[in-house]
Amino acid sequence: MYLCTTEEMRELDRYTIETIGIPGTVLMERAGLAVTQAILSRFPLPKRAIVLIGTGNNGGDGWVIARHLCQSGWEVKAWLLGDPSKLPADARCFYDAYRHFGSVSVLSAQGMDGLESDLEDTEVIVDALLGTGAKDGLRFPIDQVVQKVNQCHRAWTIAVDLPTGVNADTGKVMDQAIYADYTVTFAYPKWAFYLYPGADYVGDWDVVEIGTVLPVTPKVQVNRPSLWDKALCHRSPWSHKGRFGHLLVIGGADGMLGAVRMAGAAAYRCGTGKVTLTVPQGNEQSLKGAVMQEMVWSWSGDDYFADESSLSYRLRSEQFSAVVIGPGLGRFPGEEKWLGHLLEQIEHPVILDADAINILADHPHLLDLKIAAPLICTPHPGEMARLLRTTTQDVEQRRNEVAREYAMSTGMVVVLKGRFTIIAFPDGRQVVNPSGHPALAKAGSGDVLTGMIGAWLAQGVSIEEAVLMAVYLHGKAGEHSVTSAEQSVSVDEILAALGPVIQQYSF
Ligand SMILES: NC(=O)C1=CN([C@@H]2O[C@H](COP(=O)(O)OP(=O)(O)OC[C@H]3O[C@@H](n4cnc5c(N)ncnc54)[C@H](O)[C@@H]3O)[C@@H](O)[C@H]2O)[C@H](O)CC1
Ligand SMILES: [K+]
Repeated sequence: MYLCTTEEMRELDRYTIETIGIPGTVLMERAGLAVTQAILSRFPLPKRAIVLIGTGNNGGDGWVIARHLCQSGWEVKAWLLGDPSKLPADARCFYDAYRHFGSVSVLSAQGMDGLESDLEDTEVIVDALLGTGAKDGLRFPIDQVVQKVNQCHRAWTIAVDLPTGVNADTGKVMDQAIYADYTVTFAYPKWAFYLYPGADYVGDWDVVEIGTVLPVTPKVQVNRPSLWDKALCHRSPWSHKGRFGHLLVIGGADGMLGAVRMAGAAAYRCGTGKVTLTVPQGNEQSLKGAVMQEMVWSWSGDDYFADESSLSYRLRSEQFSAVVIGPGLGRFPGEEKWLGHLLEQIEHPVILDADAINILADHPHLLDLKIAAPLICTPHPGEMARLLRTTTQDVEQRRNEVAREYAMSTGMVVVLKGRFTIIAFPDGRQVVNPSGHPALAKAGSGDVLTGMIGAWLAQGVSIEEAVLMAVYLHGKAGEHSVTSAEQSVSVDEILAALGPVIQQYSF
């Protein structure tokens, strides 16, 4: 499923109507009918409904809905916020059609009193005020009406295409916005459905096809199993551990050994043949006692001598197929040269996580080194803010933009974690991940994700598929590990959920 910007939606309308030749009124009738069907499937018996109608084509959908509800025996009050003489042609067509079925109240002429009493009495509110054509802050009287609608807690509110007051491209709210119980959006979901705070205003939502034709392929998709080849997780009866790669996890500074353990445990649950955890000299004994499957190495603080205790020596002598740098790594003197030295040597895909990202943030020219390995970084919003030398709030307000810009400027695949994790590729494409649960918002959850990505990279899965599969299944593991929306769980439970979730979405 693609995700479209308002510009792409306008291009979609224009292309469908002007090039393909499907009249706008056909699209509008289909759009309005789809919303009506969503209402009737929820309320099989006629109810009282208010249809709030704006002066654009979103309002045009509203006239179609008002007419169909009338034909279905509903008691409908159509309220137009604007001048009927100024309606665009397609909306005008359905305004005229509706008036064979019901009367129209025009807010500007009658003030708020009539509308307020209608709102108090209604059972269903249809928000056909503003859709993808909304600009800037809400203008009077729409701002007042939005406020009144949000005070009608008894009524069930459905938004047409997008809740009024939500910016479709940024998810930002223009002063205020309608809290919809349900949204029916046309052709493709909008960014607002996956960005803060817009995602909180759309309620449950569905996308309906109304016959529009895409002129060009959008650059944003919504993550889902069909984007990766599940056969990649299949295990032949003749398999042996060498077939499933060898992941090296580098991290585990004092007091943070659990981070590499969680990454290693996740990697094994995702099918990696071998996992080696590498920690600073002195930490290996306690780690060896804590793990069973993983091999444990240590490296000396000064890693420039190619003797057997150095990481460089081991990187050259062992056949790793992917490397994770960062879980519990900590900060240390000489970190910049240490990381640069590693990046110049490793040829297999490298995932930079946690403090490896923070080292990169303090030494961005490390990316100017001759790095053979494809890089993936998995920042949470705070780490993304450090990479960009901005604030976490700024990152959260522009998640899709910052992830895309950083991926394109650095050539890295960027996994910007959070609700609706965004995966951005160096070619400008993005994928929004719909799975997840607040239970994942805890220390260790990121280590599990980085181990999952490393696992499938180590097994030879392409970077794109490994990242999309890991992010989606990590989110699903969070969902599967809880039984209620408010419940929190331990990382152990998230790890335990990996097996069933992978099973469910693989063969
Ligand atoms: N995507 C499709 O295939 C179809 C979409 N349809 C619907 O069309 C709207 C988009 O219609 P558009 O006329 O471009 O914009 P809106 O109706 O959302 O709003 C424009 C309208 O509102 C006024 N306005 C703009 N900003 C504000 C503001 N901040 N405060 C108050 N008023 C504002 C502006 O002056 C215009 O009059 C899309 O969402 C779908 O619902 C088609 O119906 C079918 C095909
Ligand atoms: K709307």
